[in-house]
Amino acid sequence: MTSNPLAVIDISKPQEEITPGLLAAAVKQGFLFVDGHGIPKDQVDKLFELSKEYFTTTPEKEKLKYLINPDNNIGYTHFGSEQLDPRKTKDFKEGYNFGYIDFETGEFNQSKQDYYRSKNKDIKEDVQNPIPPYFKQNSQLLSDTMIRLHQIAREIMKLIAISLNIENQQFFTEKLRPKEPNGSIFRILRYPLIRNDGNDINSTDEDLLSIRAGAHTDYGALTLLFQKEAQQGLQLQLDEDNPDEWLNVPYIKSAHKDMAAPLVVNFGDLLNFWTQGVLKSTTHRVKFSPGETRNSDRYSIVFFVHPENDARLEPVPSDIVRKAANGEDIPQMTALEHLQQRLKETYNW
Ligand SMILES: O=C(O)CCC(=O)C(=O)O
Ligand SMILES: [Fe+2]
Repeated sequence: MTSNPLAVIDISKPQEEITPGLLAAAVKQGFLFVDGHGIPKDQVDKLFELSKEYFTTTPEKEKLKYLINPDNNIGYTHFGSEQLDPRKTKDFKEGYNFGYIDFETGEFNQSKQDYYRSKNKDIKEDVQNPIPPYFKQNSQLLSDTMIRLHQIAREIMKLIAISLNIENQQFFTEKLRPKEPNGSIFRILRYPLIRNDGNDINSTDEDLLSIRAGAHTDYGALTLLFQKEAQQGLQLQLDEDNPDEWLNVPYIKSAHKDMAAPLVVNFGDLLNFWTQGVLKSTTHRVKFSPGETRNSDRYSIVFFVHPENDARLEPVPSDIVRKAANGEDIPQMTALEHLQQRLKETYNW
């Protein structure tokens, strides 16, 4: 069995039992496994099948019809369209991002007008976010998963509030309401085994060939990820003073019968900023190591959770956070402003 350097927190257990371990993991490693999430193995297996089918059988021309819209982050991302680490090469991966999600009804890729309807915002120019037909046929599975992942994210954030000793246990969750417009993205990703883009293949730099998602931190509040057995590759950089040391995230099984593997959960820049650095936003990447026994592409299913667009990132009423702040206030901004700032940096818009 592979050894596991990360904490496993079972959120189906009593709160008092799990919050100390959760806080320690969030502060020290910024990454942990969440078990007891209640998502059946069968559901996640089906999602991975759907993802594989989409990426490997849809003609490129068809995928490109639904190319990502940089304004809302919804759509298909082609090989080489992202470069998470500006010092390295382009990321050799493809993905599809679902957004404008109503986490109560499960509708996704709504038009801009529909998405903002509940806010009575006057959207003059509508933007359509058409769903590729293959996903439309499987929308129930996708919707059910998005709704459940959002509930799990809220459960985790409530536990974080408790572990930070915030009197109002809903401090974070009341800014994660299911129907309020927000920047959350549900994403399926594929990292092909062989890098076959002529551009970089002639390189002799081992890193250039094997790094599939460059070193980066996530932007949002937290990220929930499913990976598959024997498709390893996710690595963490725990110590910034040792930038060449990377910790492999293993695949582990759930302790609950017939349930999907524990989610890999990590915290993003927004939450790090909001908690004055208390919750760690850890640098990570995807790298295929030379000589490893891998015989297939890597697939991952990722849910990037963002607070409501209008949520003000006001000081967190926790003594732990106050102490870390050392009397300094964070600059006031909304969740949307924070996201836009980070996206600009990645995509050079
Ligand atoms: O696919 C993975 O394992 C990691 C993905 C990731 O870090 C990201 O897309 O931000
Ligand atoms: Fe990431």
